[in-house]
Amino acid sequence: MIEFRTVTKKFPDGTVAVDELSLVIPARQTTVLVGSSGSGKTTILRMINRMVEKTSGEIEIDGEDIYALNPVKLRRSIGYVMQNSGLLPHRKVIDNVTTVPVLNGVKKSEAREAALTLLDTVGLDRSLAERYPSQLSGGQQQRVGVARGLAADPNILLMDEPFGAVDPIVRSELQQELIRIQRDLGKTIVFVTHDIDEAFLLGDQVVLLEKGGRIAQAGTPAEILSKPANDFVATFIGADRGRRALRVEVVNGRNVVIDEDGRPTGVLQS
Ligand SMILES: Nc1ncnc2c1ncn2[C@@H]1O[C@H](COP(=O)(O)OP(=O)(O)OP(=O)(O)O)[C@@H](O)[C@H]1O
Repeated sequence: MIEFRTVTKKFPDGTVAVDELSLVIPARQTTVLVGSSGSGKTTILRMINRMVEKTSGEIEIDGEDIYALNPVKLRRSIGYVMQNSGLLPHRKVIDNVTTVPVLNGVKKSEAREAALTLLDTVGLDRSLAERYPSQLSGGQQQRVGVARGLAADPNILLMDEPFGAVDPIVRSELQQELIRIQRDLGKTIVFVTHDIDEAFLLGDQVVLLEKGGRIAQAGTPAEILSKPANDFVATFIGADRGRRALRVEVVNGRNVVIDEDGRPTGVLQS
């Protein structure tokens, strides 16, 4: 479990990116931070592994103050996946994946074997291991990024818009892959996106943020959909424009679900 208690981040130029955030991120679930540009999502994410230092407040992981831990060890114990994969261009795929475990003291041969298994996990052919990142498609690079994030077998995986730069079809594949991986591995995932559909698809908990990292609403997708906390949330999820307003029509004695455009999309089972 990760807990923020009245955490503020003020940058040296005076920008208050996060203003007294209190948030509990449960273990072994996916929490999605969603909000428009500049709402503080990345800053919140990076405070968890101390890539960004908090200004005040407390951040704990499993009850332990992260400022009592060695920052380098902390960072290496938490997986991090970013947009555009962040792979080192001059190192082969396999070496990108093994970097952190090797830094952590794992023998190179063992790290390589584990990395090949991780390529399987993220749905990449092992033959790609000897390529350089530029010799991969954008989607493949993101998969390597996920493998690298998982390489040190971290309990926590931070993902910052990891699928933001790929086309919609590949994005959908990567989302499904992440759902499958999470079902198998049960990591504590903190995922940043500005796409509410992605948030509802992936999140056990969805945290909708306004400027200054202020929580507009936090809850399960079902809770947010059924009861948007305010106009901001209703607008963000599109409820004010009639989006997600499904209705039921009885046809031949069955309850047929009709979407917002009037198209039948399925049949209710109960
Ligand atoms: N190093 C910095 N110095 C000053 N201000 C910063 C710095 N980094 C971020 N900010 C500001 O803090 C606020 C929050 O930024 P942050 O990157 O966390 O937002 P975000 O929600 O992740 O946005 P995006 O979706 O565009 O990535 C913004 O106003 C941003 O301009």
